[in-house]
Amino acid sequence: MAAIIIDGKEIAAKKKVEIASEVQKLKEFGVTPGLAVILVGNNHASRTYVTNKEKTCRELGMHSVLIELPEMVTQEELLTKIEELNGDPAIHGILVQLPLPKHIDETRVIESISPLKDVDGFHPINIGRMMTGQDAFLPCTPYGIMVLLEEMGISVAGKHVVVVGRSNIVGKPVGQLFLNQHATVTYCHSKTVDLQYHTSQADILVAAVGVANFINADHVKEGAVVIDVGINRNEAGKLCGDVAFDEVSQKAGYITPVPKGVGPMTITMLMYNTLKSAKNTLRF
Ligand SMILES: NC(=O)C1=CN([C@@H]2O[C@H](COP(=O)(O)OP(=O)(O)OC[C@H]3O[C@@H](n4cnc5c(N)ncnc54)[C@H](OP(=O)(O)O)[C@@H]3O)[C@@H](O)[C@H]2O)C=CC1
Ligand SMILES: Nc1nc(=O)c2c([nH]1)NC[C@@H]1CN(c3ccc(C(=O)N[C@@H](CCC(=O)O)C(=O)O)cc3)C=[N+]21
Repeated sequence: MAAIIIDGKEIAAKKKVEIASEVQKLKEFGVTPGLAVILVGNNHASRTYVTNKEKTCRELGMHSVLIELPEMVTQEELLTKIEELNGDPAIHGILVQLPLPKHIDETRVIESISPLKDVDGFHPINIGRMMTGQDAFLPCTPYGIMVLLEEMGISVAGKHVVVVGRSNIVGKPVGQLFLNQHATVTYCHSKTVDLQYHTSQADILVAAVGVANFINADHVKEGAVVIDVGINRNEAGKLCGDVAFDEVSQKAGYITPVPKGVGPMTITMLMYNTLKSAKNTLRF
């Protein structure tokens, strides 16, 4: 049986309508949600995402600022810019596009962003709050995945979730969000012995590896929910995920495609977090 395709683009569009309407309401109170994106250097892939973020901000009636810094910018200059944005009342969200050039300490940069404006959810304060189940800015890709499942009516409690990948931005936090929703979670990574043994037990399998066609039909249990986070280019230069879509979609129960799966949700949840941050300013 062919899998049901989870249409991330359509679900993102639905969420964006809700966000746009909240943005309008907030504007009546004199607050326009504002997002600042900092792009260091001239990485082509990064530029595509950044352009998408700006376009979405405009679509939703939000204020957006793009700060482009040269590849050779010093860490001090970058930290000074972040400090300025931390104090700017028109800016509710700050995103520093990762990865950063090698000479810049990524941890220092992330920790310099005010946790109140950390709409990526990468600051240790937000990560800690997420882990302890408190209100926090949730990281956009993991959060987007949870929203996709919720919108599809796929329950999580008691399910065995296997996450392949343990990065700080995707793998680790997505497992934590599943745990918060009462799943049983297994993490796999490059040192995992017998990956297939683990993945083939998953009710919900999340692939966040960064290798095209890494997960094939033999890795997947019949009827499983397969979430493909990967954004890769194949030999032909075509955008593809970590999952061999054609064969896995014959075996899975549900599957996210690439493009139009998890990616559009990442940007949507970034807008959601920026809106949330702007709303928070009205409470103080
Ligand atoms: N759709 C979206 O919105 C987003 C997509 N992405 C995409 O998701 C993918 C993953 O991104 P990210 O998490 O940042 O990547 P990282 O490179 O930071 O992490 C990759 C993870 O995969 C693991 N891994 C690598 N090789 C193997 C292997 N042979 N077997 C098992 N595990 C392995 C690594 O293990 P170890 O820790 O042991 O090295 C690591 O934990 C990329 O394609 C990226 O472009 C990322 C962010 C958002
Ligand atoms: N601080 C920071 N925060 C991030 O959230 C962040 C980052 N750095 N660095 C890079 C990764 C990657 N990422 C994506 C966002 C949207 C799509 C997306 O919209 N993808 C479309 C296709 C886009 C295309 O055509 O290239 C889709 O999958 O349909 C993909 C990837 C956010 N990231």
